[in-house]
Amino acid sequence: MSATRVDVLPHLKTARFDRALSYRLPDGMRVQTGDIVRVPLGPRTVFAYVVGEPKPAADDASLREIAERVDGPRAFDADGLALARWIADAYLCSLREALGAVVLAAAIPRTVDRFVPRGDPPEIARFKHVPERLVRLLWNDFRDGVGPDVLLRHPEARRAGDRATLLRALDALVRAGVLDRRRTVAQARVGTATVRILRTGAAPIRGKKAEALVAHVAASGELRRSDALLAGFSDAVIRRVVLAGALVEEQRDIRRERHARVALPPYQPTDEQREAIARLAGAIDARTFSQLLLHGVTGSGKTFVYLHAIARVLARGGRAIVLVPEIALTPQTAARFEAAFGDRVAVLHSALSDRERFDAWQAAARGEIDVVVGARSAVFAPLGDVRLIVVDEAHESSYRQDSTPRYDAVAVARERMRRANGVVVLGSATPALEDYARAKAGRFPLVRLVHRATAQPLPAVRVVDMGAEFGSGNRRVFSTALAEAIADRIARSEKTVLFINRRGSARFVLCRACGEVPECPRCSTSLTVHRSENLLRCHWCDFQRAIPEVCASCGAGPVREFGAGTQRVADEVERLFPDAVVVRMDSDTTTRVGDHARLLERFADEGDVLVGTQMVAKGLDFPQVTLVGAVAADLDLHVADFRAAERTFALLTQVCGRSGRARAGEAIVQTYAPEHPAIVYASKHDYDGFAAVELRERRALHWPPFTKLAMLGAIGRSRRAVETAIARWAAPLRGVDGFEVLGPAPYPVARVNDEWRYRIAVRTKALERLRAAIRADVLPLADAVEGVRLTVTIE
Ligand SMILES: Nc1ncnc2c1ncn2[C@@H]1O[C@H](COP(=O)(O)OP(=O)(O)OP(=O)(O)O)[C@@H](O)[C@H]1O
Ligand SMILES: [Zn+2]
Repeated sequence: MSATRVDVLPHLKTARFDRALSYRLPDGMRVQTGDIVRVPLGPRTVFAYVVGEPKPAADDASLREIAERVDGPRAFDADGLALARWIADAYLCSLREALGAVVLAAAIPRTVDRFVPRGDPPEIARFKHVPERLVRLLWNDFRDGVGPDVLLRHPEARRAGDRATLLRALDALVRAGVLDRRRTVAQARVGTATVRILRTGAAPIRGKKAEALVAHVAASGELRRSDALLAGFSDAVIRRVVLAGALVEEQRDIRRERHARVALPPYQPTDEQREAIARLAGAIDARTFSQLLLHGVTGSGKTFVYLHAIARVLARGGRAIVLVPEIALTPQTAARFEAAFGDRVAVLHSALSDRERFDAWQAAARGEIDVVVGARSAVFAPLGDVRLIVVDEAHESSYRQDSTPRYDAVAVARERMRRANGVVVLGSATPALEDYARAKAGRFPLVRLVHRATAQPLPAVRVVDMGAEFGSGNRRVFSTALAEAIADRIARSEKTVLFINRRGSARFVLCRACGEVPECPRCSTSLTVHRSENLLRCHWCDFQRAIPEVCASCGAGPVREFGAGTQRVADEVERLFPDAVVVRMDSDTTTRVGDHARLLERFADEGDVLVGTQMVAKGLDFPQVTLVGAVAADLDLHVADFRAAERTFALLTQVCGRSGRARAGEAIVQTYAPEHPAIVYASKHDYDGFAAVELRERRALHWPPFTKLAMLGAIGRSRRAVETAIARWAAPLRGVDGFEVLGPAPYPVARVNDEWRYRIAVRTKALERLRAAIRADVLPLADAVEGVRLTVTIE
């Protein structure tokens, strides 16, 4: 007798259970990789992913049968599974955790309970612990049944008792046979890809926001609801206007024409762009794996090069993925791809609901989409025949996920194209030094755009020594030079961008009498001042309290504020230039979807000065900006991280690059470290110069790219337990030939949210051997420790 065997991975909460199990496929059932099934496991039935195609096998009486195949689209395809396996291997996590990155939450079915009353309400006296309110609620309001979520949140139920009481009562009713508990599988539905469209309606509407929304929709004929959100209109406003009938909302299937026209921007490529486009075309046509580093200065028109490369892939019948650091931050970039590829592109931005995202995902799997643009996770988009992955701003740290699975989307892109014989393009004005060093060493081609695409040169940069400024009596946020330059721009109706990589108004307060600095009770860090809310806030856990009038420790007063943040800078501009329109953009002013776009639009329309954190450093392309000021350029230069200088250089280069894109502009960099290479070379737009100095230093100090690096972290509530654990986990790696263990040491912020954090770094030239050692000797130790988590980060 022969049977058909299927390997499945049970979908259990305990990540430690990570073995694929074999089951027998019942006659007549068909499954494929990525399908979701239910299988018996011990006494239970659980969900499981199919992780391999069915294969014939000798009959084995011990094989249990798959109970059912859950209807719905597969959660992943063979490519997705292969990438997950690669991630599990490369980043030392379980396959189940790796699949967590590949599979959309909406694809995972759940069982849901439904409580359905039977017949008439029971005699309440029969039950000791069943509140009468609950019985009344069930039998009056929920005759057709209710899920526990809805029921437990119902105000009437909450009045009847707390969660535990209610659950116990429900149990009692079920046991007595008066209430049915029906368990059903809530599965992911196959949806046609739909969008919600807004059109203008007949009814009039009043109100500034509502009128603006109607005008916005009218201007474009019709508008996707998600685009309206992205444009800064709130959900509430949209709903109100639709309800009033001033707009009509309808759901529409996206019928995609696979061969819809491609509309590239009308301008001619520059000579450099033409050369770059030809290099990419050659790589694409070769149909073998390759990667290219596109190093183009700010404003050199990298996007235009990407568009041409994608058009070529589409013309040859292939597909492409574009990764961007964060869609909300780059509305301009996403819009350029939509303008070029129309319905053939799906932009997976944060304004989509889970449902819409899932629909787009499925449309991609059905072959109805040719280009996916999105953040990190778009690298897993289930598109067939992907021949090109573009990574825009490839040096950005947001491509690395900092929760499990701790993967690097750039590395995943590389692996995906290696498997598919495709091309990876890493675009940046400030390439990651690792990539640059490898390209320089001839490992892959380096394509350069050294001029801006428009006629303007890169802006002249002035470095202002704030130490000298302070010495000569100016203790203000702005140097004389910067204050004068801002005044000059305001007078000429040109625009200024001011960058400071801290939010809030002051970095901390200090008591002049006793030197006390208020700290977060849950984290080992000082509290940041937010004057406009009159609060001290922790930027790690969001703890907050009022700003003290007098020192809490010695009672003297008043306390003094030190250091500046975005809010302080904006206040200072308003103080100096009361008539200027100041727009502040940081994570405090952009808590909702669409806030970015709204603030940027305001700045473009009527703003004089845009003040912001690193959010304003990237991608912005505003012709009227002719001055950029980096208010405190060295703020992050001295943090304990070997990439600190590289990051500062990159941020300064990017932010200065916002200036003078359409007419002559300049940048002013304020710093206490005017001699530091990161600042000197950024002010000269000299990437190669910086890279040479920094790489020499990295080589001398044995940092990447000259070694490989793994970080092991221990996190838990008890400091003693964390210290003991990290020492124990470091032990098997210490003294091993070829591994250099640094630490253990506390993280720069040693305690966050009441948890202590210690780490070691391991440097090696033999990463594969280090992975094997961690897997064999450290992970099992970590499994045995309660109350301390291990995190593994492979650089
Ligand atoms: N060949 C061209 N002719 C005219 N304008 C162009 C050309 N190529 C690009 N541009 C324009 O130049 C500007 C800068 O292009 P883009 O934003 O793509 O630059 P970038 O290299 O991505 O810059 P950054 O790194 O600063 O984001 C855009 O406004 C774009 O429309
Ligand atoms: Zn805190």
